[in-house]
Amino acid sequence: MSIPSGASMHITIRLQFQKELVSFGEIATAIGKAGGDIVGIDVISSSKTHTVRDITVSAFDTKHCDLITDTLKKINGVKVIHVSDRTFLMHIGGKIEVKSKIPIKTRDDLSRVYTPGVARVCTAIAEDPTKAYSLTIKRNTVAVVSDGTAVLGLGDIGPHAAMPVMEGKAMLFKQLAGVDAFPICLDTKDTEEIIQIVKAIAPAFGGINLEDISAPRCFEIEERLKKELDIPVFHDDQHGTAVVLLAGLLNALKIVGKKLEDIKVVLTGIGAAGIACTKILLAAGVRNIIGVDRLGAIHRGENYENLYWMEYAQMTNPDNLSGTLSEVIKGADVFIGVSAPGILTVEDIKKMAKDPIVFAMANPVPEIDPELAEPYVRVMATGRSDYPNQINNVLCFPGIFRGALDCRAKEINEEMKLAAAQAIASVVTDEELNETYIIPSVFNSKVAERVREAVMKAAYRTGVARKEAIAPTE
Ligand SMILES: NC(=O)C1=CN([C@@H]2O[C@H](COP(=O)(O)OP(=O)(O)OC[C@H]3O[C@@H](n4cnc5c(N)ncnc54)[C@H](O)[C@@H]3O)[C@@H](O)[C@H]2O)C=CC1
Ligand SMILES: CC(=O)C(=O)O
Ligand SMILES: [Mg+2]
Repeated sequence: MSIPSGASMHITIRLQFQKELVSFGEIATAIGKAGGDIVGIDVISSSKTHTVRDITVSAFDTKHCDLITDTLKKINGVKVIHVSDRTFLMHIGGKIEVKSKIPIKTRDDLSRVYTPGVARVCTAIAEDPTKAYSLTIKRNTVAVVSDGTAVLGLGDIGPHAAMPVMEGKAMLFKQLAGVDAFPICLDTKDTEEIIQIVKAIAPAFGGINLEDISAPRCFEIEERLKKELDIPVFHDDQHGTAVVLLAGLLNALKIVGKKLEDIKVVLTGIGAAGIACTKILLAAGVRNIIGVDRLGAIHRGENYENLYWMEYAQMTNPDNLSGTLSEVIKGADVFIGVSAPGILTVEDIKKMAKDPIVFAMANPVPEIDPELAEPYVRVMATGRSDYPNQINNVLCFPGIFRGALDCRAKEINEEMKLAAAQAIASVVTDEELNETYIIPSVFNSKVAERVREAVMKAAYRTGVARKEAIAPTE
């Protein structure tokens, strides 16, 4: 399935055209007829006979880009010089770099930042390792660790291919919360090896953000690292997703006037994100959740090879329903998808209860094209940036780590996650709340700040903050 319509990619087509054979108007019409939308035009050069222009066109997907380009190539007098994809251009050479905070201009500077001066600083840390927080990058630095096995919804694409996502996460950490994050993609899928590597690199970091590591290995990796390290370890796909989902649901339920304890939720994809989303919803008071994976609804009485599903069956599905998604979705108030593209149909939505809430959160392609779903749902959300109501863990991980680092929390616990969810939901005021605005924008600067404050309060309250509180906390 390709990226759905409405979701655009932009290509810049550099073309030369012969003025006596073809006009720009004809070229623009041809692009329009092929379904492309011109979003920018730059004149690169012009002579009496020829013009070279860069035309930036928004298209649905790569096939659509090829169609537009082929249409142009067929026009007499037009030569397509090259086509560049703006997304790829943004990735050339990678997206992040390391910068020094102070310049090294003189030998004196050199002897302080490096040898011999640095030796005294090293010795001070050797004598008191907690000084690593004040004298190194540790207090502001997070490792974004992946093995490339569950990258977005693309699956096991390996550590090299995972890097653009991890670089993107690092950019978001920095821009949204001032956290310095390093992408670290490991060329191993061995659970024990990943645990040992992360433990070995931990001294440089104030926190570990695990990312896109497939279930069920991600559960053991996180649990072990949480036990064996004294810095916060947080699997973003589990907990970041769960936090933002709860924030979105709290607000969506206000719109439809339903309560957590009364709703029926059907959730697809009982992997990393799905299990964590289920747990946070249960902790928040939801009573009726039915999980659906490739084998249908997870229910008691089945002998699942996946032990996490055995446990899942015990804590969910009070009526012990079995069957396909289309069967169990009947009467559901909420659909949550953290699974795979296109698995929810309009017919399924029609079977849901009044005022359906659909959160199709698989990336990059959701469980249903939001434009198909829109006429039949009351509240629609996806994980994507190009539709309203973006339920994406990016609303959580920068602020939650900012808070954890600032109070030097030894872990990110359940109270801190719930506080983060409420903080995110609170950014949308009752006056602002509506069907297309249940969750604040990623660019809303209040989000990270509010999450930070709420998380710090919860950390002090639950005794996991190790830095003495400067201001009084609740
Ligand atoms: N919007 C957001 O913030 C986030 C979205 N996601 C998305 O959720 C999806 C799952 O991510 P993870 O939980 O990390 O992966 P995962 O690999 O741990 O779990 C995916 C689960 O979906 C199931 N699944 C696959 N195809 C299915 C189908 N046709 N029907 C039912 N179940 C199916 C798999 O069997 C697996 O249990 C991905 O598309 C990812 O991009 C994940 C994290 C955050
Ligand atoms: C958003 C995210 O972390 C994912 O789709 O995997
Ligand atoms: Mg992820």
